[in-house]
Amino acid sequence: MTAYVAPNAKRDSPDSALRRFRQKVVRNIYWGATIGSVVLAAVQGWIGHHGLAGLLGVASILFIWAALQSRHRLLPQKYHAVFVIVTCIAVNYSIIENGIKGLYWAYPVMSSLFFLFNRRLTLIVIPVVYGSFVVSSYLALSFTHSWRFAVSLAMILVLGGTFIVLLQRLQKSMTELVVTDPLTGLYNRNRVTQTLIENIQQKERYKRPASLIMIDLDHFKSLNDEHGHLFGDQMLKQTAKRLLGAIRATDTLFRVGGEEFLVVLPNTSSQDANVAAKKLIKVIGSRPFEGKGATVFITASAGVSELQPGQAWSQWLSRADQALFEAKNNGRNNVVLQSDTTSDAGNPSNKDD
Ligand SMILES: Nc1nc2c(ncn2[C@@H]2O[C@H](COP(=O)(O)OP(=O)(O)OP(=O)(O)O)[C@@H](O)[C@H]2O)c(=O)[nH]1
Repeated sequence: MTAYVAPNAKRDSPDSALRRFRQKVVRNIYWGATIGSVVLAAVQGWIGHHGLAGLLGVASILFIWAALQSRHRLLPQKYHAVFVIVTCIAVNYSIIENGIKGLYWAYPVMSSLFFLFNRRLTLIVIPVVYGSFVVSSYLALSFTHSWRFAVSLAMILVLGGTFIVLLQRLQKSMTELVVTDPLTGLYNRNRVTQTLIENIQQKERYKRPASLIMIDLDHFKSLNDEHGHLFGDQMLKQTAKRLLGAIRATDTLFRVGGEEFLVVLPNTSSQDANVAAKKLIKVIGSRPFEGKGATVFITASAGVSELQPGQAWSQWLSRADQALFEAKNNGRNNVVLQSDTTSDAGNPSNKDD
């Protein structure tokens, strides 16, 4: 049995890593926009375009605010809408005022749009902004310049869009890899925190119970020692299959350690989870496992805990771990239901087998 050392929730969830990545990209876009708009405001003021200089000055203050805010959180999309409106007006104004020189600013503005919005909004915002730039260039420049601008900007959009779609696919498959156990194909420990937090939120909002079952195969070390590690791997795969076949579609099964599995049961009281745990223990222990060269019987122990009001995910998990520890101490091949009155284990490391 592995002791559950509560991982750092910040590092633990791939979703939060992705969020931090987006937050950093957005922050850098705003710092880049700040530098660009401050320099341009100075230049426009110098050459006497005071209207544009003033607009850029106001924009730089907004961008600094957004960049500072993005240090702590991912700004809501409505703030980015302000960025789009301000930069769009500034670029269109610049094209009309400065002619061909104004076109240069269209490229960085268009490129940044890929990172600020969700897919649906991006598909709306980009054509609108692109259309406005093309119309301005058509009004301010000769056709020979404006069609070249329209085509080159469209090429940037196609290349940028392709890059973003591929990056999202890569992100998705990397996330899958990070949260998947390669041996059994089950979710691994990296996905546990997110699922527990979701269940806690469900309980707080809808007052629905939720329970955990922590399962650990008994004497797995001896099995490995006797039949070899590859045989042990086969047993783990078969165990995962049996457990998956015995849980509800709404339950989630994780492999959280070497021979340790966790089931998260939404909408399930401790009594019902206790019944489910007994069934799972039976599903493992009642039939022999057939591996290469040997047929063996394997038993398992389980600890059950129901989520208590105000409980943190790590405490909830620790209680299931504690119950499992008791099941092991009771002689294995049994289920222990963590009673609500037992004090929370503040330090999970004392429950290592
Ligand atoms: N085959 C295989 N074995 C693993 C894997 N991960 C961990 N193990 C083994 O699982 C065994 C766990 O041993 P222990 O923690 O002592 O637990 P146990 O022998 O099951 O004893 P109890 O849990 O107290 O019943 C160790 O021998 C590990 O090497 C794996 O991916 N494949």
